[in-house]
Amino acid sequence: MVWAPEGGPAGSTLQTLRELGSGPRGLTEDEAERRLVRHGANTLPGRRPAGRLRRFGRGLRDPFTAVLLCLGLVSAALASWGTACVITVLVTVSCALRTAGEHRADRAAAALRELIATTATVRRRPAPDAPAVHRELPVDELVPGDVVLLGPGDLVPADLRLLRATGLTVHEAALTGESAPVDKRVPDLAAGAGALRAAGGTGGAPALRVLPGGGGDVAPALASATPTASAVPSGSGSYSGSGSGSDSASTSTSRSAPASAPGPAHLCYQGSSVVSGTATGVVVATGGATRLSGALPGAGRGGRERRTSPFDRSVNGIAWTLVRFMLLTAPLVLLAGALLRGRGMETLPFAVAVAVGLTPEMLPVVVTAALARGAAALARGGEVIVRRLPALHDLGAVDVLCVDKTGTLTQDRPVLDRAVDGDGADAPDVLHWAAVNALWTLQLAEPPVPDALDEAVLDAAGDAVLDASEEYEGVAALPCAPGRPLSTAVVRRAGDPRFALAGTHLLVVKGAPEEVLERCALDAPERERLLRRAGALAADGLRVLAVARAERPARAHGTYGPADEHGLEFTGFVALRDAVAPTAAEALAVLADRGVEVKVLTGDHPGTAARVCRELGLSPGEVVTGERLDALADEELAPLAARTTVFARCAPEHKARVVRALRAGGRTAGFLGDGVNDLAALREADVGVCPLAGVDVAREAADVVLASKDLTALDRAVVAGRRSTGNISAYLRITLSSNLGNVVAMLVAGLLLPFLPMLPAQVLVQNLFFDAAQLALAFDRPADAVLRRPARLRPRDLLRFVTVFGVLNAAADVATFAVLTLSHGGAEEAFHAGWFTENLLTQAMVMLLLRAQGRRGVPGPVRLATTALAVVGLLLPLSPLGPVLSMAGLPALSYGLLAGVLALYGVGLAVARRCYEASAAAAA
Ligand SMILES: Nc1ncnc2c1ncn2[C@@H]1O[C@H](COP(=O)(O)OP(=O)(O)OP(=O)(O)O)[C@@H](O)[C@H]1O
Repeated sequence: MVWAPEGGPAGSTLQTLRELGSGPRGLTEDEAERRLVRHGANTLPGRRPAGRLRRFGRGLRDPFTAVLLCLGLVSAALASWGTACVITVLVTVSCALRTAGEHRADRAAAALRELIATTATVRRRPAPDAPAVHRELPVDELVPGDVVLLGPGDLVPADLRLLRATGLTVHEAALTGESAPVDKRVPDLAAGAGALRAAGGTGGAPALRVLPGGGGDVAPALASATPTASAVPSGSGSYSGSGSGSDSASTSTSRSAPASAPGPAHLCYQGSSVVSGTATGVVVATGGATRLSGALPGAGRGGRERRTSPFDRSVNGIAWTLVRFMLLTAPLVLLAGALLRGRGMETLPFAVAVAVGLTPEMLPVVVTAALARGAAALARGGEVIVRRLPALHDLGAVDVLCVDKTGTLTQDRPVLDRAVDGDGADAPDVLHWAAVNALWTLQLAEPPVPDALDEAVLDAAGDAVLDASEEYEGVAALPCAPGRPLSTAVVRRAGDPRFALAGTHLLVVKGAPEEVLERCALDAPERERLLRRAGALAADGLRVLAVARAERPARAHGTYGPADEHGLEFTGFVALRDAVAPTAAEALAVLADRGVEVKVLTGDHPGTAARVCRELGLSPGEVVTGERLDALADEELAPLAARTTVFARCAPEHKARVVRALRAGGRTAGFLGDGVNDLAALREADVGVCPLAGVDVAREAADVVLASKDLTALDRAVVAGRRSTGNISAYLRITLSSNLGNVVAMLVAGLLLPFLPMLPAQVLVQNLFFDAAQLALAFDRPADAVLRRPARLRPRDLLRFVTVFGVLNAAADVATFAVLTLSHGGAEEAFHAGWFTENLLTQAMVMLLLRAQGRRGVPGPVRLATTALAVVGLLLPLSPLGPVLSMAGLPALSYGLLAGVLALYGVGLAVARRCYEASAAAAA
């Protein structure tokens, strides 16, 4: 049974739980297992791995294949069965090879994909009477009725109805297109809590955490007076929380829901992601029954919204240019034949064969094979998971990589360096207040959200934490969130009459010094002085947090918001040291060596960011802050983004804007980040990269996941990308210049000779062999020079190359005609055999001379393929198949002359290549 979430009234939590046969303590494992069998895996229909047949079918949608199929139909309509058969073979072989390539790559990555599979925190009971436990479960195994916990950075794993929410905002762009986070809440928690208590019969007591001093261990029911604090951490919302005692929990927000708000605020849908806050919810729909699968078939779980990548742009650009060219070729051949030779429709099979001959029909296969080979090798190394094959090309094309600092370049395991007052003197009470803030920010989140800075403060405070937990009771928490670099805990002192319920609450604030000091009651010179002190600590590479406090008259419902964070009394600074990741410096140096410019985009203090950059061997130059970016229009940002290395105090949108500006300036931009605050930039980048330890939503948005902690793995992925691109580019250059040469030569010969220069069957057979041989190029070893610079398929460069070498090839072909005509008077069958032999030999030579060769000689597959091509070219006309294909043996003299043409062509190719490379280097 799947409960229809929209149908349920907002307050009927009990009804929902009853209908789902669940309770606040979640399902038993046995029941969950039964439901999994009944409802099936929680997978979106469009996300199940495609079978071989589906992949094969997908291959048919490729533009070249489509054109080939059209030509096949034309041939069949003309009863030109030979041509139709060859085309069918070409299409089948190409699709089969491509399917096999994709399948192999998938298999290689499957084991690693397990590593990056998204999990959800689920509350379940091993047995009906056993206490509920929280465990991480693969998202696929969720069933309706499961109780799930959510925290910042989590993907909403199924459609959920919220049981409780603390400052929850979610990003629902995948469902609604709305880019701003949407507030989610339990509309009438009192009603819900009552309902939950009543539901105790099915589910029993909710597993609440022990709240030190808060009056409860495992609380008997939500309706009891245990703390159920709420905090909405983002900009303009007003927050509420309830303390222990009689405060009732109610949440209100002043921010109105966006016009395109997708549904009730108490429902969270699969496909959205948590921006801030925490929540517990019951699964109401999974798999194909979720709103996402119904509304947006094929949409991903919070994944990046796809837009055309550099790979798509390049390959599509090339493909469509060629398709247009091919479609023009056939009518052109027909027209030329009719005008100059008075031929009619009998030329059509030949015209079709010429058009087929022009097609780089193996392009999809070579692309898949080259990329899959690179991705599979990376997966086997256990270091990098390429989630989308074309992203490997894009990674090789990246010329600027934006990197977030914390957790990527640094280890994100900060340790306290010092706690000081405003004069720089050691001040243990500053650490005490920072610990009070950290403790209650963590405690009041349900589920607790790990935060490296808070944990470091608590570690440093040690036993003092316990004192703090006994001394104070938490009332409300306003945690940090993307774009809100400070946190506030509202506490009251236990047992102090001054701090009794109707007395005083204490706001303890810690966060970015600029933000905290701005909220302190200080005169301008003093604020400036303190900012300079914070700057001096940051310049030492320390992460600096300012701490401040304020006493306020207690509020009955514990409702607090950012508006209360003012008139604070400055307490001091805590400074933490975060070591740089061991391989970060080496990784950045290697990337710089490969022509990838690195920029650091961080939410941290400019001083800290600059110091860390220096430690990593980057020259920070002038550090630009998010505030400065706000004052710039996009056109002004582009040049600034291009010349700046470090951007500090960046909110998520700043990071995304910088990446967008770089792309708008013609750069191919990658982004490496691990947090919720990196999500927008990961989506904006040409390639998003996330470390394995990143939050779910960042991993899901990334195209490439670094499975190893070793950052130099990124360089190996870049090299793999460039190698694949080098091989694809070599294939295109070789195929297209040979094909173009052949087409031009055939047109010329067709006009000069009284017979067709090659019969359609000969064109197609030759094409088949050439195609097969060229597959070897996917396994080539490109020159080191190719790996040293960002590599991208550039249609314009390709066109220039193809024109130069296509003309050279046509010249060799025309010379061959001349030789053949002179040496045996133009006998048709000998002519055909001569040209067939010469064509395959020149193509073998082109493969050897124009490939993106490396220093270590020709690798096995290419050597084998070119030898096979030459042998077929020499022997086929002499074999029994020769007469079948209307070819006859050549006199010895012809071979001698052909050898001469070949030698000249070889020299011409080598010289042209050298000139071409020299001019390309000069242009670069
Ligand atoms: N738990 C916390 N308590 C108080 N302030 C915090 C806390 N966590 C972060 N901040 C403040 O918010 C700022 C921005 O944090 P954010 O997570 O956006 O970026 P970051 O971790 O500093 O850097 P990066 O963008 O490189 O990951 C921090 O520099 C710090 O001043």
